[in-house]
Amino acid sequence: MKVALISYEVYPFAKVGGLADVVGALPKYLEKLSVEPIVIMPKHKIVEKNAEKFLYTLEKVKGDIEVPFLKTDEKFDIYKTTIPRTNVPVYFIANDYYFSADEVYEGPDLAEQAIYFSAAVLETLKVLNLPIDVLHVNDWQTGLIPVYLKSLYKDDEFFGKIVTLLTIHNLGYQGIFGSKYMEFSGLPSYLYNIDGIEFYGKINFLKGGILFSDIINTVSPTYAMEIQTKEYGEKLDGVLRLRSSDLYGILNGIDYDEYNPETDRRIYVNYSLNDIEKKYENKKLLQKDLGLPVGENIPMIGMITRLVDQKGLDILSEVLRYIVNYNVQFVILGTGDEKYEDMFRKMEEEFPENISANIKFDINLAQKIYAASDMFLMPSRYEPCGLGQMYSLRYGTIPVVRYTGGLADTVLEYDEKKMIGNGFGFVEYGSSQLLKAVAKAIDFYRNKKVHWKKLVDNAMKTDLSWERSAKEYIKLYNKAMSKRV
Ligand SMILES: Nc1ncnc2c1ncn2[C@@H]1O[C@H](COP(=O)(O)OP(=O)(O)O[C@H]2O[C@H](CO)[C@@H](O)[C@H](O)[C@H]2O)[C@@H](O)[C@H]1O
Repeated sequence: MKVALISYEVYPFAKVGGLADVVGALPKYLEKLSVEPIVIMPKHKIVEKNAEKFLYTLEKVKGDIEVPFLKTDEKFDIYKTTIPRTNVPVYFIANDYYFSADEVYEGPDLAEQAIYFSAAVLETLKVLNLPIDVLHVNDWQTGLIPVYLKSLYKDDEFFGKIVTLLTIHNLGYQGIFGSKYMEFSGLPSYLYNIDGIEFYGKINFLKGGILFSDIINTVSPTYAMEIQTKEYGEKLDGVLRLRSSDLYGILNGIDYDEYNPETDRRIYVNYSLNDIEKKYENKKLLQKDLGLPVGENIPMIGMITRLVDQKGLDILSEVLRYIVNYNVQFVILGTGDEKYEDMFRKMEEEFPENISANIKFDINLAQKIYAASDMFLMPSRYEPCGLGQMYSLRYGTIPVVRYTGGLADTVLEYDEKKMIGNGFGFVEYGSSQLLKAVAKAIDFYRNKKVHWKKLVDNAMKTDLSWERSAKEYIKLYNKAMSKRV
């Protein structure tokens, strides 16, 4: 089975959030299960910069390719490499006008960029003559690909048998742009209506993907249910209910090679369950590096996230000062909305001994925080899957979460009597509920050492491997292929 995974972000070439991790890891595990995956992504500026750091080389395989249908003369080149330590080919769509901004989601026009990329992906398959069974597209940036396939390309023999799977990593980002882009896209005007890609007088790229893909999935079973409700549906719940018989939830895995406390070179001291005391060496070294008071027994709460409303930062801001009153250290790493960046900077000024605000994107520091912290906070308003809680479990760091989406599917409230469970959490979204859950975790850490040890043990033994998820994806690919006419 030949599968092309299409994404705007793929680790290690370009990463903004969890999407990159997923599309970087899944093909590796598909390959082990005898699927033949390829990956296609834009050649963002950062892709060249990362080549040295992650030791890959980019080879130009074809140049000056035109994109039919689109209202543009911009041509693109194709570059190629492989995902490090695999044989998975990665093709890059290169165009200086569209993909030369410093950041992935910057540039002259995000809508045009995504349309251009989508159409260029189909041309790439064709000009390189890559026979594909399944096109696995991800998030809004690629949502128009199934629309192109089922409209402009529907009589093209090359694409005759290709089926599509859309993975929704985050329904909060849909790619909604003005109707003027209909013209640029070259898509037939009959698609601009309520049963097509029109959405309240605009175009919605993700809606296109939802309606035109053969199968759809989101990144956890709970989120797959939630998004069909008004509360979580972001105005697409109706469309999702329409497709509910083709809508699945598959929990992401994590890359056990990249995220392994026994071998991770980005952390200070490697450790495993058998020498867990070395984990606390990581804490002391991080405290020193961040200029916090050094002490093995000071509870450290970590948080690594994009600083956006989704992540529960409004309720956290209401209670952060009460949390630090418990004499804990709170270490945040993140970038995003200015109001949250400022809020954390100010809190750090006010509580320099308790709060370390690291407002930047830093993959190495992220690993150090996963390894050093005792607890990891994710009070998300909604969370399609969430990777942070999974990485922290793997590093023996106890997640404190709001039970929603994938957080509800991966974190189980610790049960003192049965000694099962791997974390703590709360259900109703609110600051007092959050504070209560954090206080409970701190109490266990300080006063119930035997249970804490068991928690760490349970956390590190939680099965979060990609093998399980990759097998589920293969089932979906087969389901999609059974829909071939
Ligand atoms: N400043 C920073 N420096 C270094 N690393 C940083 C960082 N900020 C974030 N990260 C890293 O980015 C990743 C974030 O992944 P998440 O899954 O937690 O959230 P995200 O909302 O981006 O992903 C979306 O897609 C994923 C993938 O499907 C879903 O799990 C999730 O629920 C959905 O919202 C983690 O690897 C984290 O360590």
